[in-house]
Amino acid sequence: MIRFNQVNKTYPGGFLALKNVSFQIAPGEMAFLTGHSGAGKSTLLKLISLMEKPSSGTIHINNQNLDNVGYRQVPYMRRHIGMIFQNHNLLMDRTVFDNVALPLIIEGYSQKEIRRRVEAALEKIQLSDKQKCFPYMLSGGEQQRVGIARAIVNKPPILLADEPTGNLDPKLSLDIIKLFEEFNAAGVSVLIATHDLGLIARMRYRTLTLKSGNMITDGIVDGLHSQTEVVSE
Ligand SMILES: Nc1ncnc2c1ncn2[C@@H]1O[C@H](COP(=O)(O)OP(=O)(O)OP(=O)(O)O)[C@@H](O)[C@H]1O
Repeated sequence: MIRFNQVNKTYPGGFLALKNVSFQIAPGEMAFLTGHSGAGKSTLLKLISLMEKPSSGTIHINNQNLDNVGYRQVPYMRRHIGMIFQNHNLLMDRTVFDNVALPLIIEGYSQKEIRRRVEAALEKIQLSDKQKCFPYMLSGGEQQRVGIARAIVNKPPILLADEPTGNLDPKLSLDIIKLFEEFNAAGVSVLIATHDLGLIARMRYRTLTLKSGNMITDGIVDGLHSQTEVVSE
């Protein structure tokens, strides 16, 4: 589903943000991605969502080598990937309904289908009663859930989240992760980048750890130890 093989990413200016990174996420798997600020977490997610290109190495998404994806195919590939951001990137002058509808409008769905799908997505995040509200009328946790509804409204098989619980208290963070677990139980592959080691330890999912662009461990975080060290090929 997601496969990195010896991927390097150098940004213009020469900064090496990812170094020889290899890993796989299986279809239907849920995993965390962690590491210090600047370790390369967002860069890794941007490579999966085709917002950046690797400098060397290969990336496969759904068995498609991204090297062979021309820029015209990028929007098609992105339809398979839901992306959630820490600051949720909602349009503040549009209602909750319109924000969630956005990906479907871009894809040219009919009005009837848009209403059906948006209502289903809002029900899933338990915000059906707020569909006419503007984002500023919602709490931080509610805004984050709207961002999640927008990411899943076109039912992508892959969900990527970049610090989705960054501004939320522990209880709300757990609610958001539980929502991801529900999507995962329905077969969606989920990769969540986070600094929140407490959350990771509580959840006991596979965790990929980056340090200065190197993938240093890959495994279940269980208290202080027990991750597998990644041995470079
Ligand atoms: N567009 C860019 N041009 C140049 N350097 C960049 C660019 N984007 C990121 N970097 C650098 O690459 C490194 C990795 O950045 P990245 O955003 O992937 O880290 P991160 O682990 O997500 O950090 P944080 O947790 O603080 O968001 C950083 O040193 C950053 O300065």
